Amino acid sequence: MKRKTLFEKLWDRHVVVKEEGKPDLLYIDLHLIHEVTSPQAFEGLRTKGRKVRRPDLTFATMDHNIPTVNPSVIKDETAKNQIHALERNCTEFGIRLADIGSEDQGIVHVIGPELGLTLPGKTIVCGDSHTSTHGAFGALAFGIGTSEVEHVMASQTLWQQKPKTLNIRIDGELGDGVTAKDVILYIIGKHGIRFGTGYVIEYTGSVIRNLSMDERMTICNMSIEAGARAGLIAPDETTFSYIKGRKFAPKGAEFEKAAAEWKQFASDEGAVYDHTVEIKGGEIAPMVTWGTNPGMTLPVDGSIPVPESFQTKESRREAERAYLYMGLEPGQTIDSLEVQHVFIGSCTNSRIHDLREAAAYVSGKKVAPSVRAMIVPGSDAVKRKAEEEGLHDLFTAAGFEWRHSGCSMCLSMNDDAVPDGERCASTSNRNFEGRQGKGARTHLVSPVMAAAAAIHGRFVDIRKSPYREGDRHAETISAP
Ligand SMILES: CC(C)[C@H](C(=O)O)[C@@H](O)C(=O)O
Ligand code: SF4
Repeated sequence: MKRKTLFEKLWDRHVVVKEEGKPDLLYIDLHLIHEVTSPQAFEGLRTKGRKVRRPDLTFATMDHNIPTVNPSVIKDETAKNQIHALERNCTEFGIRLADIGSEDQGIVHVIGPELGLTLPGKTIVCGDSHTSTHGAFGALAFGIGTSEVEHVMASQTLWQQKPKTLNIRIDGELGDGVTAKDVILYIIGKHGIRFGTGYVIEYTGSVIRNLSMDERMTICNMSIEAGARAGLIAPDETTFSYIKGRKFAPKGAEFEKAAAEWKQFASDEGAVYDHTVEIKGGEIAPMVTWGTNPGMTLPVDGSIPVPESFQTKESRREAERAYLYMGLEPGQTIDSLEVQHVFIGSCTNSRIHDLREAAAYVSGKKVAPSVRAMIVPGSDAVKRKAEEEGLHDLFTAAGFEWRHSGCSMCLSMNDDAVPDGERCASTSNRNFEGRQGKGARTHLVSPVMAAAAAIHGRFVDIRKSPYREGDRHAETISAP
């Protein structure tokens, strides 16, 4: 029998129609919805007199627009319209909604896994590019456009061109202070933002196997920033113990049966990928992006590249534009850069593991007076858990703002933005021009690097600034 990769197994299980020279029609097991990309799709159904075919396989939340100081006071008109439209649409079409104030509310890519909706072996789509996050569970998960959202609502299927497979194997061990975020920034920095185009990436190797689910999600989340269609990690015991007991996950004997099946999804020994790259964990340092795409990345002890170091005319032009936008001089060291804002949040890094990592550094310290720093938990459940552990007290005592969950400053579609020309250390996934506000200068980092920037008012090499008390790290690895 042909040896198959994880991707091939998932794909083959979901093909409904296959015709030579055409995309395949895939069955979709879970459709996640948020307020920004769903209104037109619902409108389309309404005008054609159609229903949502499987409301039971559809789940909605509010995240992009919601204010994080007081979620029920929405000032912006567009935000208000989108939020109210989602409420009306979910009622009309019979879809479950984690509304403002609901204990299940949060960023769509944080709540799916947390509620046990995201499970190994599923096909998962959402009108959102960071749907790749869910691939950390061994689910085939990718973002779709608004017209595709309507297609999935109406038919529970989707036409898809079959992507190629890319294996990124990360062996060895990560150094102290190096996190999952640094791994993915390093990959994109080394191979570029178009590297994954046309591929689904499977992350393998000992580094990946040793990561918690929260960390694996950080890596799969940013697969799209490497240009890939999706990211995948084979499900294992770490995956199963994360899922066990979650709200919508199978229970009791059903769970055991499901887990036995999930185990079979791992790539077969000797299965062939279209392309493979190998990375050693030990090469990776804490990373900081310096430019205006996630590939413009440096180790924290690096300095802004000089124009002559770029190989092509185009990359040199891009760099020159980035120096201007980011207010940087070639040769300047990363640790000389002062930040005015620190944002710890987004679907990349707003889960409990991330907050614990940041808290371990912040404990007993104070945010620099020149910095405005905020923590935005990825979901109401993460917020409750952090409060139960006293992390909010620790953060607020240090001078951080403690917010309600939402996308927040990741994309400034709400009240949270970085002012023109100011610099922000951000744990999010995109550093494009204007992403965090008009003229805002974003540097992508890990939660602990962001925490250190908040305390020092500039980027510091956390390897030289020890932060972990006792076995705190060990404890974070095992908890859900
Ligand atoms: C608003 C939404 C369509 C968008 C996406 O698709 O990713 C957003 O979540 C983002 O991160 O830019
Ligand atoms: S947190 Fe940021 S990246 Fe994630 S879904 Fe929201 S806006 Fe998109």
